[in-house]
Amino acid sequence: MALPIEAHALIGDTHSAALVANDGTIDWLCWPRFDSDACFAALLGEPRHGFWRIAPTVPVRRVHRRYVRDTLVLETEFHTDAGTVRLCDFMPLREDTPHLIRIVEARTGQVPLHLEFAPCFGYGDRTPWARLIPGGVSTKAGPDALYLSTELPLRLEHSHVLADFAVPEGQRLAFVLSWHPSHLPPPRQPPDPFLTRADTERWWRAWALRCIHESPWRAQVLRSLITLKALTYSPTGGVVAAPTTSLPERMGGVRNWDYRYCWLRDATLTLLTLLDAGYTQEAQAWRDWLLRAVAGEPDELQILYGVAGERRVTELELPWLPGFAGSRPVRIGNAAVGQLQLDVFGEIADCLYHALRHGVCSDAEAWDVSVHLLRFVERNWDQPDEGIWEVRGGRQQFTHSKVMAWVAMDRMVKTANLRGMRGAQVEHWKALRAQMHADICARGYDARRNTFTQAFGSQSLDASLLLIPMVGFLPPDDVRVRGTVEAVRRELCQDGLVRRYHTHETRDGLPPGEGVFLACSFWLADALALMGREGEARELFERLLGLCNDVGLLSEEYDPVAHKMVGNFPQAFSHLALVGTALNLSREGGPVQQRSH
Ligand SMILES: OC[C@H]1O[C@H](O[C@H]2O[C@H](CO)[C@@H](O)[C@H](O)[C@H]2O)[C@H](O)[C@@H](O)[C@@H]1O
Repeated sequence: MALPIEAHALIGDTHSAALVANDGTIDWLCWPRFDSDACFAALLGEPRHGFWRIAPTVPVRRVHRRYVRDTLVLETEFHTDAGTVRLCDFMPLREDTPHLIRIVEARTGQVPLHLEFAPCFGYGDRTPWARLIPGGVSTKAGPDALYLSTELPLRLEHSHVLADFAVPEGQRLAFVLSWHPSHLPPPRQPPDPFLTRADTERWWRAWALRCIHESPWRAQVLRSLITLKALTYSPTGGVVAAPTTSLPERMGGVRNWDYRYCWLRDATLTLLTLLDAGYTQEAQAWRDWLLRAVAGEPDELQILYGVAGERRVTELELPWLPGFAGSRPVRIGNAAVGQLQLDVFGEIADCLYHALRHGVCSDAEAWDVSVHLLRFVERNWDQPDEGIWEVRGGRQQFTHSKVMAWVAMDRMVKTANLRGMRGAQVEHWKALRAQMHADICARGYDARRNTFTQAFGSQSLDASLLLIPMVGFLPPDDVRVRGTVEAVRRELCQDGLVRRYHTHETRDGLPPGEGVFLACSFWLADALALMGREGEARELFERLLGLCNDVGLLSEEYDPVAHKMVGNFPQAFSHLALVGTALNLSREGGPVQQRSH
């Protein structure tokens, strides 16, 4: 069984990513793209589903991990009685071929090590044929091939590649793994893995230098931004929600989803964060991705796409994989693709409006797309939808969806103002905006309990309601907003952290039970800050920072009873929310203040 989620660290090359556990095992790698089949899938199953391990054969007294400062180059140090050995893992920024490099450095003494390289293509379904060749080993199955090159003599046992070795003190040894289509010969290798490491570190440092954020939390913010950059598919600017599929929202449960796609919601929320942190170029690339992806008829708009804008992401179950900690089914693809989620229209309008305000160039195309999408909102805003949480139990009149439909109308009015437009069209949008506002306040608010509710007429609460003041629907000192924040704290918090909703109460089509949702917990800190309750906001924020693992990464959810991370990892939504709250707490005019104006 794989190690806990939090025992993992991320490496990547902005096309794909791998997870490295703190025992020296790579147990997740999809090549050549984030959403390609995994060649190491032991994370969701057993060793036979593919892994690559380099680790001491003597007892390890202590493991210490870190990223090399301001980079995505990982170092894992194993302290043993025989000495200390350091394993350095990274993926060089891609030119043509995907590579993953592991370097073993003997710090002190001479530690006996064992290498086991056992890929299994097709998410652990296709054992490859392995062959020793000069300078390494070649493995192939179907369309995929891997070439592992090293100076170390390797041996083959069935399809497993093995080596027992030790590196003399002060010396180092490199392994370069490359993917290539099986019908082509092994690709050209990086000329010198040690120089490639230096180049990769330089590239990430130069990227990190562009961060203009200054606060007591700069290190955590930068780690989150580097993670968001690593989750960006650089050829197109699309951002994946996470590099994994099916890490469970409840251990042993069925809430297991594939996040290796680009959600309009998650990615549009990235934009303000990137702009605020100084990454205008990335924000521009994302805006362009968005305009390309949503081009076409608005009723054909999807809430998620492949990283290059692909529309087909059919959900399938992989029955041969037992799942992380027995959490079945393992799914690839995502059926949420076919859902109606009205909030997305508000998020797009908000994102384009703020891009314009920040000087990310305005063009006729962005305006035409926005007008087109708004017509759809006008026709459909009163329809039930699946909502921000993508419920699978049927559509409802979710209050948050309606608020975001209002946001779509509001940002169009504001964009029109910025563009100096007047006239009947703008007046019509203003009238509709007022009508929506009145309707939401009448039907989505429970005066008896002084709280907005999850859906019109429902008794349930929902953490998405914390966003009401943040998107500017009502001011933070409005009595209904205060009441809602208090109700969420009272009824949805567990051990001070926020659940999305009560899974036993909401008709989400799934058996109840999941962790607290980390992004929602950051939103509570944002709402408190906006209400002037800085001390409480900071306290909650610091607590949430304490949930990051040893290398600063967060999953989607957290199990406050087992004290374990749950859900896909690392998750963009959680890291976005972390950066947003740091910005809100460190200065006036952070994302929350900006979005609400
Ligand atoms: O809980 C059910 C749904 O869970 C996933 O959706 C969640 O992840 C998305 C990506 O980060 C996020 O945008 C959404 O708000 C979350 O609820 C899953 O992808 C869905 O298929 C599933 O129905």
